[in-house]
Amino acid sequence: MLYGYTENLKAKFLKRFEKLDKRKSKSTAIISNDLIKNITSLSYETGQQVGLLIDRNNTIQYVLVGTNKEVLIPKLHRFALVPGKLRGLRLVHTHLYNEELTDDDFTDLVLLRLDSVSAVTMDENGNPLKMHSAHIMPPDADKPYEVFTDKDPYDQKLDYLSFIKSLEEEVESKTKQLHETKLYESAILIGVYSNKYEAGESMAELRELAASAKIEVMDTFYQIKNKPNPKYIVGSGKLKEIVIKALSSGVDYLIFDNQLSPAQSKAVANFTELKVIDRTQLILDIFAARAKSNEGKLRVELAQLKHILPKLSARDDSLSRLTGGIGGRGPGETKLEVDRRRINDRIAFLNKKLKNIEKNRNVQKGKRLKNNLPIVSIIGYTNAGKSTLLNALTKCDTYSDNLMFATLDTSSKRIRFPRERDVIITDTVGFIRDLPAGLKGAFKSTLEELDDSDLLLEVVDASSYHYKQHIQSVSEILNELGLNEKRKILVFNKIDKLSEDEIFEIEREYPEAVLVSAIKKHSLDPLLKKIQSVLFQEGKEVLFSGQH
Ligand SMILES: Nc1nc2c(ncn2[C@@H]2O[C@H](COP(=O)(O)OP(=O)(O)OP(=O)(O)O)[C@@H](O)[C@H]2O)c(=O)[nH]1
Ligand SMILES: [Mg+2]
Repeated sequence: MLYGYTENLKAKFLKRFEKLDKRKSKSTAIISNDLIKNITSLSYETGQQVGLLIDRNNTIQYVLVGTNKEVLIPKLHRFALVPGKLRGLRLVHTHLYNEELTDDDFTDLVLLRLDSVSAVTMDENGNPLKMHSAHIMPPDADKPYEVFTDKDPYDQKLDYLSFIKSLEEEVESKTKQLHETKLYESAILIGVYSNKYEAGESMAELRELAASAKIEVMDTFYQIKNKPNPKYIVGSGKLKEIVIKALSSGVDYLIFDNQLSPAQSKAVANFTELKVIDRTQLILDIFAARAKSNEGKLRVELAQLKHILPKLSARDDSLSRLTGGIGGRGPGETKLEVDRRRINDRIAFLNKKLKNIEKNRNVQKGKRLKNNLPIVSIIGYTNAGKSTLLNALTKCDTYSDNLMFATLDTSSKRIRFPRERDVIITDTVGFIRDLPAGLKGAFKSTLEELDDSDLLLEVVDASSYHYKQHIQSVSEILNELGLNEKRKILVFNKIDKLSEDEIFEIEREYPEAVLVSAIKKHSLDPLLKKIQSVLFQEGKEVLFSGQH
């Protein structure tokens, strides 16, 4: 197939180019002498670069007509990439001037996983001078590619076809080894921020989210800019650098901290065959893995479908990478059959089911209100220790783990205070800043329950470097939910990890707060007293009588 800048070619050249197509290179070298002669003379006469994409059977699959500076490579869909393998196509092209392989050549080699890329240089009369070639290195090598030079292109020393076969075998077995020894999937994190402070904070959180999704972070890249690049979030040069790094270290995912628009997802997915997700999808994937109750699962699936729907406007081969989800936790391409109509049907079905569940809940709520027990809700940033505190307060085992979003379904427990006064105490899903809009809906049920709450315990991880931002984020979310007027006790948790100075600092700045360590039950007495005093006004009674 002829590809490239062919419009302005004179008829006699066009004919000669067409004659090259589907010809065979009759040699075990990279390219036969006859074909070298052909492409250098055509290149010399037209003043344009000429390239050939040759397959493993030595058949010319594409004849590339370039400018004087470059040849463009067509989309290689017909030559699908198999993980661990090379593309099965090599590129040989002319360089009009005596220049070695360019950055573009190396990028094509690595990004497209070509078998090899060669550039034949020419003298001023169009005679071939040298041939510079490069091939990919196996994943454990210390560099992504290796360069070698034929001083006389007409006398190539390498038995190329057997070389490339054994190289591929090595790449394949090393890739396999890498995946077998790797416990977790891995990712490179990418973000664009308006300042360094934001970059540090946001990247640290993304890192924790990745850990919660059991993803190993191999590297992070960020840029400080007023606005992300409209096409790829980062500039295309940076993205190239990142993808090359990812491919040479066997990384599975690129995770963007910035929300990817449907157009951006597609652009990045067309740029690289790595899996590409953004922060929202990462959170959704974590939610998908953790949701336990029927309702939780339905809500997560609904949010996932809504998140990917806009990205499914066109069928193309990038879709499988956008819908896959971490460890296949996404809704999955085959299940959806990538059909908008089917997704819309599924969304309608989920909405209906959830409506029914909600109806039932209202019935149950009615029952509980009759009991007339006060409700205390534990809220706070994810991983603050809410579930641990609930366990400690009620001395029972609710799932807690050092992962973000360990809790996705509310659980309610009863605690009994002196004088047989019972209280319902509920755990909630952790808050997080910039909660994706779809997720606010997904966990509406959890948050709606807060409406009925008589008292909020806002748990803060006092050992987190970012606890002040967490307090700020929680306050913003409470504001959005119209819950800022609720009675609230600020509970600083994990003080076992703090120094005396740090504890003093918090006590000074938040005199109304209670400091506890949920893993030390005896530290909870002041909190239990405060809950009683707020709910039953006991403190006031005591204070009142004490004054008299
Ligand atoms: N050192 C210390 N660790 C604590 C304390 N309280 C909780 N943790 C740990 O912090 C981690 C998170 O606790 P969880 O109770 O799961 O936190 P959570 O707020 O419910 O988290 P999500 O449900 O994910 O939002 C766990 O590893 C706990 O063991 C504490 O007082 N001291
Ligand atoms: Mg929890």
